[in-house]
Amino acid sequence: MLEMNDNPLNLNDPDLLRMQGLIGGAWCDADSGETLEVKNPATGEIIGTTPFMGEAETRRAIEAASAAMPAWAGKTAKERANILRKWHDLMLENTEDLARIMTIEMGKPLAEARGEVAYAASFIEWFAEEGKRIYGDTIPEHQNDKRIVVIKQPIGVTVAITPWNFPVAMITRKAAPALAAGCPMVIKPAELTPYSAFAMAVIAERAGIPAGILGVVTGDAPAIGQEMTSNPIVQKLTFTGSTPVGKLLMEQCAGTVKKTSMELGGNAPFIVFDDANLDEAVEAAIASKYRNSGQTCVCANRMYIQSGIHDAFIEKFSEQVKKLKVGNGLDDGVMQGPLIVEAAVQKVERHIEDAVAKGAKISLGGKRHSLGQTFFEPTILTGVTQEMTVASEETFGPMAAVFKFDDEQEVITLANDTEFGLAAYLCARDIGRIWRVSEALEYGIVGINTGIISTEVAPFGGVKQSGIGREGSKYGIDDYLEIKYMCIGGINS
Ligand SMILES: NC(=O)C1=CN([C@@H]2O[C@H](COP(=O)(O)OP(=O)(O)OC[C@H]3O[C@@H](n4cnc5c(N)ncnc54)[C@H](OP(=O)(O)O)[C@@H]3O)[C@@H](O)[C@H]2O)C=CC1
Ligand SMILES: O=C(O)CCCC(=O)O
Repeated sequence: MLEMNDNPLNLNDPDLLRMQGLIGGAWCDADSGETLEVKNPATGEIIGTTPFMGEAETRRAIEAASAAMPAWAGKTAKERANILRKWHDLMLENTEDLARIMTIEMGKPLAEARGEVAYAASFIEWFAEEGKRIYGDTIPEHQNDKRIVVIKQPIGVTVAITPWNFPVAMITRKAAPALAAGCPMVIKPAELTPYSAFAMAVIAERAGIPAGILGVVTGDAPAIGQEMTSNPIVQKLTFTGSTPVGKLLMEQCAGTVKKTSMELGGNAPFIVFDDANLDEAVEAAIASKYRNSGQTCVCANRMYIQSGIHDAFIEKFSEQVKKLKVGNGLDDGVMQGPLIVEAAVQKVERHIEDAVAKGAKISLGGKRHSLGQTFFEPTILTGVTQEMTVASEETFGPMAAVFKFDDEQEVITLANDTEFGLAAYLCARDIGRIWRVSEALEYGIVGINTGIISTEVAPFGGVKQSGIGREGSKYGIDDYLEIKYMCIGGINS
């Protein structure tokens, strides 16, 4: 147990660590007083608790959001942008504390956590500006005594359910466009990472985001989800997480016909062709596979390496992977933190066991790290084939599954042989091949000669069962707007 003093996480600003939800501008416990423990995945220590809220608290947060909305939506886009800009600036000023909270509750190395704070803040800056560019249309009339005008209006009260793997960025990627468009949002963060969400809400309050416009509830996920998806006040649900939960929420939203955005699981292929630049391909593969210890929905899950470059790639890739330092994310130089919970480690072990039983070889790693139950050695498996579980299921851990292939059409078929379609990657130098393969891949995002595709300026999202909608970019605000067409008659009278 962490020592419970006034500043258990050693923050510069201890007030950023809250253990209560935010409803209508009031910090509160669950009605029942019940709580859930929150643990540091690196040490197993209990950091503190988070309220075990349910339907009633969620309903109150939604009603408070609805009451607060007219004044917020009634501001000009520039007035909202000025407040959002302050939120962005305060986030950056508090980078060290936000990063520390994130590392302690989620495990990612501090350097990655700092990077996430900057990435998360970039969505606020971007959408604060995009809010000023919510343009409508005039349409040439179909009758000469009429005029047609199209305006865009905030969709209404929105709700977000977010995951633990990006505890800050998944909040801003949703809340920033909503707030910029004039909509309030009630957020349910993952029970494993509530403190990042609470800290973001503290900073939002300081920036002047009015009471009720941003609510945070934690606790009984199915009960909170049930209220969010059935409450008729809510007009839109945005979710990032697993595909089964996304499907369930979509079903629940059908009852009141809510608009939904879904950012769900992936099964990213990472293809290296013979003509790729080897060093560039290895660097891209490490970035894509081992970022966040493999716990992102855009992490390479299947690495298809063409036969001519296969052995050279494995040699260089292994040399680099060996250098990844595993440890507590708070320690200097650590590049691979723990996985979020022991069950995540067990999933990696299951994938390895299954693959090895079917003929794959462990080239590197392959077992738990001596540091503890949540740490896993960065691993490379070779000789992986489509029959193995890892070909169809996201590992969500630091294990690279390497397949060998011979020709372009074969690898396109293999890469598309999945119900998922979020991110895909390819490394090649032949420009014709780059275009052909990129166009043929059934994915929402294609990284070419790079393993890092995330930025606020580009549309993030998937096709097939990886989801619906796009986040970030000029498209990311559309989901928080409704289109109204006004037909004005009597022009000539
Ligand atoms: N697309 C992505 O970025 C992510 C994908 N995943 C994938 O999902 C797997 C499982 O991860 P996990 O964290 O369990 O993902 P989940 O989909 O279970 O969790 C994501 C969010 O959904 C909430 N949730 C869970 N069940 C319900 C429900 N019935 N109603 C409403 N909300 C609900 C969770 O709440 P609570 O935490 O309180 O249970 C959390 O806030 C991972 O191994 C990975 O494959 C996971 C995270 C992110
Ligand atoms: O869903 C995820 O895993 C978060 C996306 C990570 C990113 O934005 O790069």
